[in-house]
Amino acid sequence: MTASHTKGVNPVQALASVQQSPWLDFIRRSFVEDGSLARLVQEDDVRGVTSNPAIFQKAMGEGTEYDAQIKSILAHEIVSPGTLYEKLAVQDIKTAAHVLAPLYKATNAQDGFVSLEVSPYLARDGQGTAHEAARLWADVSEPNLMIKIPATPESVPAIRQTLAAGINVNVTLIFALSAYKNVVEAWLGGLEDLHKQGKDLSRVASVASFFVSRIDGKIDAEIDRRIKAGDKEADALKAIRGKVAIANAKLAYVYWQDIIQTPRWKTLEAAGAQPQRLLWASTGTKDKAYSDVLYVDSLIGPHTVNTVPPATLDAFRDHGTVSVTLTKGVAEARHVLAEAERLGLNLDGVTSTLLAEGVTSFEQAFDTLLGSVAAKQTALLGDKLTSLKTALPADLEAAVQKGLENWREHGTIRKLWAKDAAVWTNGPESKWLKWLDCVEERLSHVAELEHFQAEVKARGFKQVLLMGMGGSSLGPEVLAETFGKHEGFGHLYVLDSTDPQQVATFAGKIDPAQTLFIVASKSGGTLEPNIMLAYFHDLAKKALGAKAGTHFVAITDPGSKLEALATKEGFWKIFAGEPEIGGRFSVLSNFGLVPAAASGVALKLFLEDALRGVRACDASVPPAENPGVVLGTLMGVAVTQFGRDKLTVIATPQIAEFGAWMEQLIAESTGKHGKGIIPIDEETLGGPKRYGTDRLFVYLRLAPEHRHEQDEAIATLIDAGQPVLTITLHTKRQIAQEFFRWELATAVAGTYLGINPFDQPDVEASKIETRKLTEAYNKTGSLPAEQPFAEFGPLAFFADAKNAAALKGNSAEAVLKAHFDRVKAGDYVGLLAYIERDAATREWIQHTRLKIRDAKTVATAAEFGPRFLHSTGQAYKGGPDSGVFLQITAEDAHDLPVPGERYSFGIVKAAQARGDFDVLAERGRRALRVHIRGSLQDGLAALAKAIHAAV
Ligand SMILES: O=C(CO)[C@@H](O)[C@H](O)[C@H](O)[C@H](O)COP(=O)(O)O
Ligand SMILES: O=C[C@H](O)COP(=O)(O)O
Repeated sequence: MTASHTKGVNPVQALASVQQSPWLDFIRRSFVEDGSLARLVQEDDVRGVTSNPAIFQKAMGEGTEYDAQIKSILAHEIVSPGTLYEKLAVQDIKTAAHVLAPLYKATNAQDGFVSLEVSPYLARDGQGTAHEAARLWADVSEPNLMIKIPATPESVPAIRQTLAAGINVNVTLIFALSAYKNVVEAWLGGLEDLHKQGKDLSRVASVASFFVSRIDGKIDAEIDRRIKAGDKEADALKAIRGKVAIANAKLAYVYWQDIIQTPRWKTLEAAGAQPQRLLWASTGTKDKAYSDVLYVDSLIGPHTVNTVPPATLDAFRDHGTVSVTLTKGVAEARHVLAEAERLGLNLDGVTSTLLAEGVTSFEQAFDTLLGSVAAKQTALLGDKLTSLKTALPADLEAAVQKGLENWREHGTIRKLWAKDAAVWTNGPESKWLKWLDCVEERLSHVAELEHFQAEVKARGFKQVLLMGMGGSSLGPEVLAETFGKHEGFGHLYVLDSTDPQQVATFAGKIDPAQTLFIVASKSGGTLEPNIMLAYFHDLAKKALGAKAGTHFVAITDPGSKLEALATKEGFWKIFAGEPEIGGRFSVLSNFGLVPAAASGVALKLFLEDALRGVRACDASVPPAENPGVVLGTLMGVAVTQFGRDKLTVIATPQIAEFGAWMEQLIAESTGKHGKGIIPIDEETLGGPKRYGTDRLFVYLRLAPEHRHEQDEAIATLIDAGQPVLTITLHTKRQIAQEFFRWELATAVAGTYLGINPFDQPDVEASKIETRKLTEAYNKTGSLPAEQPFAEFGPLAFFADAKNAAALKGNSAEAVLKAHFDRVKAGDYVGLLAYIERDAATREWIQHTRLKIRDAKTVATAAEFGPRFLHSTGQAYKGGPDSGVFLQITAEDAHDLPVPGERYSFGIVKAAQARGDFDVLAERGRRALRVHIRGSLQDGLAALAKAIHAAV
């Protein structure tokens, strides 16, 4: 009998009489909430719902119907777009599950299911799939949920594992009979495992989703191509057009019928198990030449499901025919498949291509979906997020888009977050990636840091002095300069120098009896913090006696020498560094947070801002929407494809110190093996004529404090065709977000350069040279003698033989001219000054660099030693050979002893400058050292005059 002939029953309703369940291949919030789904269940006897990434992409990707829930989530939580999507999807699935619950109950757990698919990114990761299936099952927590798992070879074990955990499974993306057989095996195995555990089998349902129309889509296209090409088998090909998919499905059903006769199944059935039903998926007709109900009419049979899109459901309701067709024409089906084989249509090849394409297309749909969710989240968060706007020449823009698409296609952001070293050089990178997780980790321990903060406040310290270098000092310096002094806390001073004048100046700023001293050194073995500690510990002992240690805090990696010393000296606290975070990536770990706490920064708010940055750069955010990947791709593409390797940072003055931290991050991470990005910090903007074609400008704009003249100068550069990216911060505290964005971006840029961004091979080289010199001094009481190759008034010139030979001249101007004449387009000039860094010397170096820039139209770096040795020094030695360096040293007006050592601060600084120069020379760099004798002020004036004349 055909049920459709029953009076008052439409074809959809009539399917029940032949024991086929119509499910709906569609979901969206409004459709469930406005009662449409319930109506289909009640009126048409629709018995289930399926979803997939493409369906959710259509539902969430457009319109505003999810906005209310998104807003309410964002008001209380800081989430990634991936988590946000999942919360929305779980809500939809739960609501649909509630609509279907009465049916589930009425059919005794045979029908009334709603399916939710695991992330398509896990399609080739069995363990990840099993884990995600269990997680989603727990999150949705509805008995009539089915977890969809793709039938890739990698996921088949996860199907078994998930069923064995008592979870309903919809196995999706089945195209080939062979794949279906593996699925059946996994299903039986899973139920057997569950049975062995003595669990109830009756509530564990499963369907095997066999995809139909896509097979015809591929086979028919090949048939058409061959007919058009005049194939001699045209008639035979025509005869099976539009028949292969249905024939394939019919044989799958034959296999199912055989399986349910086997003793193996009978045992499970006797124990209460339900059969795994075949579900026909991909049953919307794609080829308009066929009936729009072809893949419903032709696939009707007992104990099956057909999940149809709304249009197909409407069509079937209107003119479908209910008749058991699956078991009819099986011989013909075999013939069709045999013909397909004889004609070389390669069904096996087609089905395996379809599986691969199916995975890829769900991945793409998921990328688009997550991109839309990320864009929506960004829009709704508004000023809570920093933003990035680019103005790029068309060719650079196109190359950046290509880079981003390449990242998307290869899922590289997920690999990066999974700490896969193959993203870089397949070296030790995986061991240096804890910075990816540390914000979340530190936030979960913020109470401990807040407790420390309260203790510091209660002790009423008047000053906080942090001693450290590079990664241990530049982050705290940004915090100190950006946030200033907080009420109730001491002023935070950051000392990162061996210059005796500078050390003395800092000693003069503090009262040792009322100061909290923080010594920060990851390795605990760095020369500078060790001698600064020796000096200030001595000072504190004089003021505080035996209890001096109680004014000291150490931040260092577990097991370091500094940790041992701090314990021995009775330091107040020792905070542990994280061994798997390198110094320049450590600002959002204890290295930044302890000084932040000690100086009164609102830690929770700061970390929450950082977390917003982390979430925005999450693995779930596709490259084009991912702020870290966009920035990193831009830097990577600009340097590797366009030679724009001078990353020039302009900033609103209130956040300008950020540049010094970023400079270390970029230079030390990328500048090696002759490649790299050269950061140019604090170089006052000039007009477009001042710049060559080697620049990429970054404008860090603090919106509430922005300077009109900077905006205008930037606009002029954009008009002149220079590439500019503008990053807008809405509050100072958002530097926390930028810390993370730049860390991720640097890691991304490293992939373009093909280097390990987490080592610093050339920093070590000058440390070794310095150590040799200080050890020699300790033995002999003097540094090895050296001779200037030229001397004019207060200026003595030193260089290695090769550089000296190129720099002959009978005046200071002439020597400097010879040196700067070596500068060519695309080079940069580095002024490396081993003198006190104060307002006057900063102004001097700034003025001098601009003179050189404007005369030579090249980028300039203005650095103070020894701090740059732990920062840009890596790129100057290991990066591209485009630097022309002028090292500036001077006699120290007053030296300072280092307690417990024969050498003084002045000797150490001199040894550092010489070690630095020796390595530059050894690397064949264009370098010259000028040493100022007598008054520093007079010497600098003479040098400025000579440089002005020389360029
Ligand atoms: O849940 C399932 C299958 O279990 C369905 O959502 C399945 O993914 C869909 O039927 C197919 O993706 C639709 O395929 P197509 O119409 O795009 O070829
Ligand atoms: O950037 C890191 C500096 O070289 C200092 O290293 P450290 O923290 O081990 O003392």
